Amino acid sequence: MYKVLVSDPISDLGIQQLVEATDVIVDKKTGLSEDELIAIIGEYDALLVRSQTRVTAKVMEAGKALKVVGRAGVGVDNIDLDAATQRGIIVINAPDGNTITTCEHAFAMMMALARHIPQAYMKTVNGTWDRKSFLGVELRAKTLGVLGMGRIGSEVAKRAKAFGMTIMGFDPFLTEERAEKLGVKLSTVDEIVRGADFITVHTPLTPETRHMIGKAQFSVMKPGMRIVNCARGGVVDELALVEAIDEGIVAGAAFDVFEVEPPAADHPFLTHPKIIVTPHLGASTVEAQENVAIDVSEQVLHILRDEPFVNAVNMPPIPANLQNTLQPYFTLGEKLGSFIAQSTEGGVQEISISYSGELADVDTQPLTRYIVRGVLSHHLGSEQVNVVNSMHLAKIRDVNIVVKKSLTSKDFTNLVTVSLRTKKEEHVVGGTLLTGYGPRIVQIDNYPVDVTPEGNLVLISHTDKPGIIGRVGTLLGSNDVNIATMQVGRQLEGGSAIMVLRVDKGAPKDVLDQLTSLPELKTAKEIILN
Ligand SMILES: NC(=O)c1ccc[n+]([C@@H]2O[C@H](COP(=O)([O-])OP(=O)(O)OC[C@H]3O[C@@H](n4cnc5c(N)ncnc54)[C@H](O)[C@@H]3O)[C@@H](O)[C@H]2O)c1
Ligand SMILES: O=C(O)[C@H](O)COP(=O)(O)O
Repeated sequence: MYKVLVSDPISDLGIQQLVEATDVIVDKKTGLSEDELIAIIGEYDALLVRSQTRVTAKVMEAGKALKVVGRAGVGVDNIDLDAATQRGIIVINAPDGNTITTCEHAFAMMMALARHIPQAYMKTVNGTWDRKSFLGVELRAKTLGVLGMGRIGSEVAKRAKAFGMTIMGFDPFLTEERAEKLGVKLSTVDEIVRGADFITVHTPLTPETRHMIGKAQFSVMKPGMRIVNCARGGVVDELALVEAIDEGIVAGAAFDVFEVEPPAADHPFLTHPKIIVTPHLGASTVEAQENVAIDVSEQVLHILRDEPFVNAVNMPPIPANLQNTLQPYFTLGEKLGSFIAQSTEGGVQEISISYSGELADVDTQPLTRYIVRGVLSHHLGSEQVNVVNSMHLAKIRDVNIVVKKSLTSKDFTNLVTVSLRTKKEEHVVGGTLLTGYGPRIVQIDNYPVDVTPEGNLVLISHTDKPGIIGRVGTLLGSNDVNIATMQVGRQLEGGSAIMVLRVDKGAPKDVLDQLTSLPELKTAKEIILN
């Protein structure tokens, strides 16, 4: 049974598939302090959070069984990603589920700002019928600057067009073509801050975006401009903003997010008449909360069940167009890694991977992680190593990873070879996917073979002499080890050769020792590929 802890308020409907899964137990415990979380996290395989729970390095350390932290939302600033990566804990988010909701909130804030709705409401409900103080402005024919044209920024731009606004956009990844398609004028940050009547920010908070709108930017803005932040506190310098409003440069601001949340009681935004605020409500709709909870629950289930998953934040994403190409190679890659680790003696120094054929043309980094996982699992234990931390574990152990690519592959459409150099020796294994047959090991050192990489194998190196196959068969048979399949590879008649046997159950150590004492037989190793 997998145990999942939900530690923030997450939609019940959204996590229904987790609750109903027969192999999962879900506990809901919200509002825990760090110490309270540390005290209980050890019994859980997965943790589901929004932005309140701080998933610190200490929490991860206490989460001995933790495989995945699922964020029902976009931002993962409350999760220590480095600590997760080092511990092999997968962090996933739900990047798409709250896009429209947050875009609509940004728009609601912009309109509330333009028409003083919160201030007018307060006055009206407090008994004052004041129609003079709240003269607003139209959005029509105004210029909107969008900083960050990702999912939310792009949706905001689309809606702004319907309001008759001119849109200027900046994003390091925004191309001329995409800007044109969205009806956005591709601009620099400087052009936007000088030219916009409204600015809305939709970037993550990074060292680069921290205070990207600060004193210097406010000083060149159009007097009377307005600014909205429904992204992350800190993208706009809060104190510089208050100054810019008080100096008459900025006419008003609408903020859903703060540099520190919740803000201190004396935060200047909370009493400023020209600043309207909401308590980080951007993603808070029924629809978005269901969407993100469904998305994250689905992926958490996949991860717990060791199935392919998407939206990992602490490992490079696999582009959608490569999923189908790479996915079938992951199992093969891991098995090749495991095979070579089990067949090569000594401390690992270098893993050299070569991709030949069509595979050489795609980003094979995810596959490399699986291969390295296969190698390291043999030495460090499969519980310790996964695709999130395999490269990190190799690095901190000074294992050199070399990747080579060649677009040509002589005998196969694709060939993956993994060579392992240890202090003692070096061996190579090569594999491919045969259409209609599945994964195959097709090369062991310099010998061509055809072996299905699964089950219990015995790898024997010997001299190619008549009678050797019979002697191996007899010896195994007399020790009650049944041979299911056998492959022999040699280069020259009478020269060095290898034998790969699939046996129904493992060959005990004393049987392997007896094999190596046979004349002409050099080594015999058991290789288990589950
Ligand atoms: N208020 C809320 O409740 C709420 C809800 C959802 C998302 N968010 C936040 O909104 C932000 C945007 O979310 P998204 O889903 O659109 O993310 P996204 O990743 O799709 O878009 C972010 C964009 O910012 C761009 N960017 C990065 N650095 C930049 C820079 N220096 N200048 C300009 N652009 C830059 C990126 O290239 C990317 O395209 C995130 O910070 C997210 O956490 C807030
Ligand atoms: O990053 C996000 O998805 C938003 O900031 C929403 O955060 P929340 O789930 O805590 O509302």
